Amino acid sequence: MTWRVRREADLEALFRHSAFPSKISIINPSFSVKFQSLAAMTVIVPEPVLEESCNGESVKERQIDGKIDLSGEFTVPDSNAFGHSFRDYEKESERKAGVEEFYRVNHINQTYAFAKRKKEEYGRLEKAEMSIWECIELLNEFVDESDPDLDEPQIEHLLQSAEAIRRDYPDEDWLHLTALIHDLGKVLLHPSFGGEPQWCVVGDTFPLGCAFDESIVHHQYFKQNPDYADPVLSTRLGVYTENCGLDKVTISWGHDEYMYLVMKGNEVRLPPAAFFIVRFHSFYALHRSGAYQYLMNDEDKEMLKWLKIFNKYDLYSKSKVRVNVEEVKPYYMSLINKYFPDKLRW
Ligand SMILES: O[C@H]1[C@H](O)[C@@H](O)[C@H](O)[C@@H](O)[C@H]1O
Ligand SMILES: [Fe+2]
Ligand SMILES: [Fe+2]
Repeated sequence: MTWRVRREADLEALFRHSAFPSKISIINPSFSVKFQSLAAMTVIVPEPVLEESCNGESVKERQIDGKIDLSGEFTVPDSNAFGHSFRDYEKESERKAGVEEFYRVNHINQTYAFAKRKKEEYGRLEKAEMSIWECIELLNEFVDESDPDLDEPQIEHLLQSAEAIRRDYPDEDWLHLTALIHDLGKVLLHPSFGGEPQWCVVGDTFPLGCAFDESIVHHQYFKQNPDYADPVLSTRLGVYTENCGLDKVTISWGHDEYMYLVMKGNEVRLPPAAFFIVRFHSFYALHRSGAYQYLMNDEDKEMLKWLKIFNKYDLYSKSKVRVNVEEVKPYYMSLINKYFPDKLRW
């Protein structure tokens, strides 16, 4: 497998956007001397994707309230590992049909009553007792069926996003760890958790108890959701009040809310922004489309800034480039020990 790069500028961009530049090397080192020293390293060769260019937009929003001054630069790639733009749910691809079927089933079955019931059931944290790393290893076998951009096991995605954010925000260790753990709730798929079906574990999330916003992926399938025609649940505010705060909102059930409950129910020393990121990272209608602002309070608006930063790394670090787990494990273990108890109730 080879990244086909024609111009030196593209190679440069590849280095910049890769979470693991030290693992990239050049098969045919006909580029400038600048890169020749790297030619001795291992060749990473994901599927041919990068043909013409990978000129992406640079991430500039690196200051929050002027508190952090960050160096480094993350370049958003033009295309995902399949050569398509990210989050393109209409584009014909090997993943399209499966992803659409996922959302059809998800949208029909995620109701207000269902999500409240699941939250109640899993919120008791009676399913397992294990460490963060044990949980990470359980995700080795799962591929997310809702994701048009990635078909790698989830452990790869966790490490890819954590390593990418670590490069650009070297001093924010809590953010590296947040990336590492943000999708651990997908452990609900594991047989020891009852092997929940994908439709109630992964995919974008959205509020229940009020109208479904049209910006939600494959919105058309909500027509078959019982809440769609409900006289209260189908209104703009539904069961909520203006600016009540997202904490009061019942969000569709899945890995985000579950991992948030696990963090809340154990002695986790991460900052509030980490909890917010984990809980709402799949809520694209909010953080990408700007919908449902009327449910947010002032604190949510502050936290949203962090979520938007995080999202770039969560989404655009998805690639075929594998991380060497053993190499990075000691660093992440030190963070786990700093912020989490040895064993957690799940
Ligand atoms: O398909 C993906 C995947 O399930 C992610 O974990 C989730 O956070 C995204 O929102 C979703 O679109
Ligand atoms: Fe996720
Ligand atoms: Fe993710």
